[in-house]
Amino acid sequence: MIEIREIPEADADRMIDFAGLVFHERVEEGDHEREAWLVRRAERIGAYDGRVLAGQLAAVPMRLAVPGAFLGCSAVTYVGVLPTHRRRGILTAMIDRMHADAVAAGRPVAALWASQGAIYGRYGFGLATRALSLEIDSSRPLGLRTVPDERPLRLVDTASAPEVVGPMHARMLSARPGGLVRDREWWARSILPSTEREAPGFTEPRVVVHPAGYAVYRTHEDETVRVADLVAETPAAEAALWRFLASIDLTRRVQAPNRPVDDLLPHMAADPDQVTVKGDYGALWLRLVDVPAALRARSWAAEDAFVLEVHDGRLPANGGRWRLTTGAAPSCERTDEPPDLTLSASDLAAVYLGGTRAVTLARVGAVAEGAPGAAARLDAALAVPLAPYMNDDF
Ligand SMILES: CC(=O)SCCNC(=O)CCNC(=O)[C@H](O)C(C)(C)COP(=O)(O)OP(=O)(O)OC[C@H]1O[C@@H](n2cnc3c(N)ncnc32)[C@H](O)[C@@H]1OP(=O)(O)O
Repeated sequence: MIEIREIPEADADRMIDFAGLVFHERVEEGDHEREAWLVRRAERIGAYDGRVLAGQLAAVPMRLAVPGAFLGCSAVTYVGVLPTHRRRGILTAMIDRMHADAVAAGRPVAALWASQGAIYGRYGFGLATRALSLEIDSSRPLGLRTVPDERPLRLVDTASAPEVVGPMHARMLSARPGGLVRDREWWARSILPSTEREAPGFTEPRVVVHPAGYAVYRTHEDETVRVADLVAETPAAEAALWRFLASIDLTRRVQAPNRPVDDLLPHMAADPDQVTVKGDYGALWLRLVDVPAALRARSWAAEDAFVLEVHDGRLPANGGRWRLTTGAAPSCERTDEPPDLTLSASDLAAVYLGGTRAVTLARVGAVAEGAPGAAARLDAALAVPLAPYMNDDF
């Protein structure tokens, strides 16, 4: 008999060991403190088989940038089930608890990075953002088509960085949805920790600041610069930052493993062969825990009205038909009218930030159009000027 209940804070270390077991990882000493901090900050859901912790899930209360608003968000992480207990419905039970907790706390969305794409669609999560992994060949000067903003750059120490660069990041979130609101502690522990698990052998983070942008990067003695975060308020500032990163002595490549799909860098390069797209991958999995609240909260690019029929196997309160009115004063109410579009909660989450097109999902057969052209109209209402982008590690 499996019992779902809170994992006490005192067992945070046990959760880190548990994650090491299911992810086949050894957590090094330097990373332990950061992991313990994340787990303590989270709502910790455990699945107990008697006294044995058989499954775990952590949900960190955060705020997610969506078009025109910031929504309470359960950032889900640390998900695992013991190999001796897999495929008995333990994950399903933990997700149900996470959903119930999010509803009770009034958080309309949940988000996660998935270890495998096949897991979370069944729970109403949809792939809402993609990301590019870019690399600059910086063994020669980076030629740019964009004239860099020549104002001076300066390096700031990591202790004072959040105060300097935090406001720029916050402004970016208002322009480009998909990221998490970062408080001081998030900056210190999550963005600027001295070591990064994903990048063993790299230095501690450096923060370079321009009057209209910043970059967080680490370097490696194998002559690599690795960019963890780069935000610019103008293309000219962005050009200045990339030129700086590509010109650091004793380095010859710049890796930027997580950039937005509409990143300017590949288009800025005078020689397109100097910037290579190394990867294009699914990033943020989003869940609309409260569909009407999420639809009312975001801003819309066009005035229109739709009847959406939503299928939600795990949160029945979201299911059924909704009359969505988009525009300056959005509304979302129950209706019995015939649907313009029929779609799963997972596909609704996938299109919600404007990063996936409803037309594409209709063409693959995932979204059904009751009214011809409704998917294209919904895309026009969902449209965002900048592609959604998630660059937080949780
Ligand atoms: C946000 C994050 O932390 S992502 C990290 C997720 N964790 C991992 O990948 C660690 C290693 N894996 C595990 O710990 C476990 O296998 C988990 C957590 C992925 C799944 O836990 P389980 O308790 O086995 O899942 P559960 O039994 O509830 O499965 C429910 C359904 O999902 C399916 N499912 C579960 N995991 C997978 C998977 N990896 N691939 C495909 N289907 C899956 C099951 O087959 C089942 O389908 P069914 O309802 O049609 O029978």
